[in-house]
Amino acid sequence: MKLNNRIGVLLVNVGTPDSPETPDVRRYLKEFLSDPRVIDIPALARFLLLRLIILPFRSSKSSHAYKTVWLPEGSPLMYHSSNLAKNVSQLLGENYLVEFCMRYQNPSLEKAIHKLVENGAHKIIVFPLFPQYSSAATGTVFEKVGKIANSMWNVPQLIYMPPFYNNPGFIESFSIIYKDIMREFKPDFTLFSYHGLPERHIVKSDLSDGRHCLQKESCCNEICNENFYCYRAQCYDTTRSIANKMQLKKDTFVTSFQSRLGRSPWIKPYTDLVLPDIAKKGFKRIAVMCPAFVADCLETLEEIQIRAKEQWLSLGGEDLKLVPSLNSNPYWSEVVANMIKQASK
Ligand SMILES: C=CC1=C(C)c2cc3[nH]c(cc4nc(cc5[nH]c(cc1n2)c(C)c5CCC(=O)O)C(CCC(=O)O)=C4C)c(C)c3C=C
Ligand SMILES: [Fe+2]
Ligand SMILES: [Fe+2]
Repeated sequence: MKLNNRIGVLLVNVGTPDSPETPDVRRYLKEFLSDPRVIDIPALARFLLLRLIILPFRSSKSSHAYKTVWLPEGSPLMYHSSNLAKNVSQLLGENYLVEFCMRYQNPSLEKAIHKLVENGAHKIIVFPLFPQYSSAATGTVFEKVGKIANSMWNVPQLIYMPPFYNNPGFIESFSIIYKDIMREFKPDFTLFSYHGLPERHIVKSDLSDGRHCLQKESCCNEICNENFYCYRAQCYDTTRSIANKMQLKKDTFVTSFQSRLGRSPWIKPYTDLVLPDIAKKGFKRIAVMCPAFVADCLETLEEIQIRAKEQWLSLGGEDLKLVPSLNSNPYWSEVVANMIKQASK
């Protein structure tokens, strides 16, 4: 009898609401922000913050934002990520079983793992679609997969993909898309805007007991032993690699961080505070690339393409263009398929 030994692949993104309507957005935010790796404060404080402040106020505000970017096919994050999964599945062929799922809401991570196992995958490659490591994104996916596996009698072999912030194929993919923008849009400045994180998270990731990260101006200038898990240092590394590849001139690009939530300090500089500085220097046509996201989503389409653009125009800028994310770009799909093949050897 021939053994069924197909390799399972779990492509995981953060999560998105089932619809842009307030009750669905509220359910999504509730699950997302109840995660102690996302809001890392004592459980009672998190519960109260969520129930009394965040959910009542943010659900309808975010619902409105989602409605401005929602596609006929659904959430942009879902649409692009599932198209990527289809491409990757085709490229990998029949020896692999590919499932796409979300850490929060649907398609459920738990159901995806069970589906892979039921279809005969004894080895599963867990691939969080986050280029840079953070406990709030990568860490929580690994934790959830571990919990699901722990509850199984027959535990499949699990292979966790590492962050790919400096993977040459990832860098090349963004460069290819950026080159297309350059040709038509001709930016005079490029902003690399990443999802933010509370500064506290960065300090907790410091491997030198708080002596390195955010202790000096240059802490994120290179990857070293102390900042191996530092999300901010990995973001700066991604910027350097893409800027290098694109031969961007020294003073024509900068890194910043968007999507702040709450009042505690988040990693700096903040995107909305950097834009006025760039405008003051006389730049007019700005391209914004968001390499913390491999798929366009609320944070790129609404926060950058709509809101940052409005801000830029009000600052006297001529135009702002969002560099589309990798989505299901054919080159990027091949890069992902090759990373998976490499990991399954
Ligand atoms: C790059 C990976 C991400 C990290 C790290 C991350 C951390 C993080 N996020 C929040 C709060 C929110 N994020 C929201 C949306 C959102 N976040 C990511 C990715 C990361 N988040 C993505 C891809 C998206 C888009 C989802 C979509 O449906 O398009 C939201 C919801 C939207 C809103 O109300 O603004 C919140 C809230 C925190 C607090 C955090 C780390 C502490
Ligand atoms: Fe987020
Ligand atoms: Fe750092």
